[in-house]
Amino acid sequence: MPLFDMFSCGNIGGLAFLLGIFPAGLVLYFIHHRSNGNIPGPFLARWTHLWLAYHAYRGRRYKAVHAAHQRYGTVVRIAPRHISIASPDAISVIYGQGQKALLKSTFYDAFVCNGKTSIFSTRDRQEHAMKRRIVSHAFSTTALQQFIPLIYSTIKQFTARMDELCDKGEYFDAVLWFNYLAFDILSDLAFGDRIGMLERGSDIVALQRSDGFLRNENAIALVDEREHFAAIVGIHPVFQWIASAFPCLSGRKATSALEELGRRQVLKRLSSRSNRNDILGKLIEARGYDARDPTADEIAELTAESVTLLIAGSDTTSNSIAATLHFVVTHPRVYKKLMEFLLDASNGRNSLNYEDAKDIPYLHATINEGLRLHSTTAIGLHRLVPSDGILCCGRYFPSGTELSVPAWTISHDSELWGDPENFRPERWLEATDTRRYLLAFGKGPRACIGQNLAYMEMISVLTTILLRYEIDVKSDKLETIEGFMHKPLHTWLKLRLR
Ligand code: HEM
Repeated sequence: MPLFDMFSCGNIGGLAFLLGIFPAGLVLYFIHHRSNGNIPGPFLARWTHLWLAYHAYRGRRYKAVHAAHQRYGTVVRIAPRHISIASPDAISVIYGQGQKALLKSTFYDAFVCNGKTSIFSTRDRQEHAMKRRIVSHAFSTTALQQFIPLIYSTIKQFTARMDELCDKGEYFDAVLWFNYLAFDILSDLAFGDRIGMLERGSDIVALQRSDGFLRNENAIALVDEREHFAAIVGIHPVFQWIASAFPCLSGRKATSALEELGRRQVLKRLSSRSNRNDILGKLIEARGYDARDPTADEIAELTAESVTLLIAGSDTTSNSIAATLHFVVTHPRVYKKLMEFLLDASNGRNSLNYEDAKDIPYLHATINEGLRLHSTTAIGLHRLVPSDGILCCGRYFPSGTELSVPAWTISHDSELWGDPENFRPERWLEATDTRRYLLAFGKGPRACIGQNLAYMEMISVLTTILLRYEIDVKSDKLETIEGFMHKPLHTWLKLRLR
């Protein structure tokens, strides 16, 4: 992988530099060790951020951190200045609300687009509050109602393609098609223009550089690469600094390509002079921009927000749908029970509209159980201890320490869930407070702003596919990989029209 190729170039200057900073690092380490040093963790993680970066690079960070918790206990050092706390009590401290809410750490600088922070990447409290106020216009209850027919129109295109696959009678990789679907839904909602992946049956998009050079890129691969890259270099500012010197790194190239894609969609939407009620229109209106004559700065800001929404809203939703559907069809008891509820609500028909589907408790429970068991968000989201330090789970953490609650470990904690490895939607109907421990959408002021839209999409897509098709799955095993989010690699399905 390119990032690590950098370290194998035999650069004498680099070696001398490393030898020089090594003793300095040792001194800093011992100073730090005295203040917060009795926290156990993997040996390498006490010394260097490379332990965490290596596991992020392998796409297995959540597993390595989980294994470290199993070995060392609830409070574990996963990098010299980063402590992971696998306790439900830590959730409200680390991701709490209000003025005392911990800020995001430098990890999020790796997600900055085009030099412009977005609602997701900003670390500044005031800037975030302002952006959140503006972006929330696009996710109000009224806005979401307006999105329903648009979502269903894209789903109709999706089922037309699935019907063709039924005729072929072969297994196909459903993860890819859910990605196409989610990208088309999101680009339609965001810019009033589907990127057209369903129509083409491909994620290839044409991109144009500012010098006019045209090329084709796989948009989904770009998202994967950009997320993976950010999840690695975000771990330490020095990694980001090194990466910034190498524009040829594939992660940097993917970031630029996505910026181009976002910018192209923004410019297209602005030049259309459309007054369509899409997310971009709502952002422009809330910001008070003149859509006919935006400044370069305004275009850069709209691009940063659009790229964020496109990535945050498509990849996550499609992966959650793919994983949940996989769990349903590989658990015959749940499959049968869910179908009984769906067929009952649809009066035996092979379709159900959102209004009728949204109130089926067992469907909600199934989606939550899919989110928990698969853990779309599997890593602990980084937060920074403020200048006066913080008390958490009976320990004091000094200013500047990064803290996180490992989402996978909490989702698989047997004290919380009893039988965490089982896919059992009923658990969400039995207890009332389990939702507190579902970290799929994050918590606190930085929790997912698109959560209701995500549920809306998951409900609409899952009911459509389950009612319309009989589904065969090739393998019970769900192979996954982690970039920033945790995603299924493939789910091979065969469909038959009911
Ligand atoms: C199942 C689907 C989804 C999952 C699992 C998910 C997960 C998350 C998580 C865990 C965060 C917090 C990240 C952090 O603190 O680092 C987040 C934030 C965010 N999500 Fe989602 N998300 C989903 C769908 C969506 C959708 C559909 C959209 C919008 C179209 C969206 C937009 C955002 C934005 C803008 C933020 C940043 C919010 C802020 O910092 O104020 N997400 N999401």
